[in-house]
Amino acid sequence: MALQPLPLEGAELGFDPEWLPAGDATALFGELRAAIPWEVHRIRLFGREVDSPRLSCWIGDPDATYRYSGVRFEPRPWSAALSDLRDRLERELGTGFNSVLANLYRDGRDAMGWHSDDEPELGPAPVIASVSLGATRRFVLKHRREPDRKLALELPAGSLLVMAGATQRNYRHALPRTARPVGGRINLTFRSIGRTVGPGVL
Ligand SMILES: O=C(O)CCC(=O)C(=O)O
Ligand SMILES: [Fe+2]
Repeated sequence: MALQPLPLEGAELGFDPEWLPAGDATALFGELRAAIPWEVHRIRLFGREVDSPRLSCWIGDPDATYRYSGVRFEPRPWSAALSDLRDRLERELGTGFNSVLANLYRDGRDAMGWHSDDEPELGPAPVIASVSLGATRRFVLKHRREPDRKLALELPAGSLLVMAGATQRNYRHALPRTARPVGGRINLTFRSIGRTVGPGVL
């Protein structure tokens, strides 16, 4: 199936629920769950540092250092499987990616709170390619100023969601907790990190 546009005013979204064949998605989930050096990232929440409610790993080219929720990450090197995924995404989307944030949601208690991927090093209109594996979870977007503009989307194993254009500028997104019994889920967000432009850097 091809990437289908999702209608949401002021956002630019493309979705393919079956980007990876089911067998490939299952195999990749098992491989990444075992092989990625998962760690608990510390995030800043209301001015305090706390453990994030999920496991994460930042992977990328050596120069792709990244600040996320106020914390700096040096990237781990690409594995063959992740590098192959990156190559396919770059070919199909016609844009470059130098890093990927992998997140492991062990069960329904693991989640990601409301945020935008709008750090300056991502640039003003980042293309973010999000590949989901494992359990289906609900992903939600809401406009920063217009409460009626929102979207909820189930992200099944093997799906690809692309966020581009003004999506990060206009919208926040989240992966809410769920009381339903769900298994593990891995999400990979491929990104392109530039050099931070600002005081003290150039
Ligand atoms: O797990 C997801 O689907 C969302 C992940 C996300 O928003 C992020 O990594 O910035
Ligand atoms: Fe995000």
